[in-house]
Amino acid sequence: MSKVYTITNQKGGAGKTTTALAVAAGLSLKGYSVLSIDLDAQSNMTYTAGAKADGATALGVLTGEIRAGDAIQKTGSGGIIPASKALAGADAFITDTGKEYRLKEALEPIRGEYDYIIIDTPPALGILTINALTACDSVIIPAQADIYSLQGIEQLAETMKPVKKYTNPDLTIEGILLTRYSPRSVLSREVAELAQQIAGKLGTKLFRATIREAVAVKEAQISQQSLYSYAPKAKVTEDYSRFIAELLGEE
Ligand SMILES: Nc1ncnc2c1ncn2[C@@H]1O[C@H](COP(=O)(O)OP(=O)(O)OP(=O)(O)O)[C@@H](O)[C@H]1O
Repeated sequence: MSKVYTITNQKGGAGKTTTALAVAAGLSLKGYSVLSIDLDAQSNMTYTAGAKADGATALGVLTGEIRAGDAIQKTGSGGIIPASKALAGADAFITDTGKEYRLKEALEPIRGEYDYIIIDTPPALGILTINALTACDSVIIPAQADIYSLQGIEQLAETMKPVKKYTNPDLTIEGILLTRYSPRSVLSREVAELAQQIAGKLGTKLFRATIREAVAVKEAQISQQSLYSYAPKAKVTEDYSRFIAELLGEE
């Protein structure tokens, strides 16, 4: 049975897509079968993975028009169910009873085919994020290493409360991952302390691994490659490898 991770933080630019892409690529390189799901209308994950957004997409899967298995495209890092701009209207399309369970139900027939399913979410707490939180086993919260980004995390925890109560009682938070982190700056260390406190309040942990700021991230995205193929030896890629090892309990 696969493990399903939702990468979320309602704050924009927290590193959700970058983290989702890197985790999918890193796990795939380790030999695991991985499915990525892009629920963000901006479709950055879909674009970087080199997938097409004009055929069967996540919106069709969520409305029940398309089976999840029929929406999967092959990428260098396993499979992806792509996003499309139309996902921006999801809150208006997905309104019927049981709307929170659409993704969970759609994934049931294919879950067994994957070791890991990685869901990238939009920077909002609407029906798409609720579907992701309902369908997953646990949540990874990337947070840009600054004070304002961290403050949003407590709001996310509030959103998770009703999800845990009504649609996914076993939902856990895997941890908070600091992104665009500069280990040498005093400010970053202060941010790490605050992140540690917030993690404690939420009953989760701050990952020991941190992801540094690096131009390779943007370059890889522009060239539609994963960090692992664009810059396999870059320090930021090593950061993600350290994070994945920690996530898998390998260190
Ligand atoms: N470690 C990093 N170093 C440098 N730039 C980064 C890093 N991580 C992310 N970025 C850049 O920051 C921007 C936001 O990152 P990303 O798209 O991963 O965040 P996001 O949380 O998914 O954003 P959104 O909420 O808009 O979907 C992107 O332009 C990305 O290239």
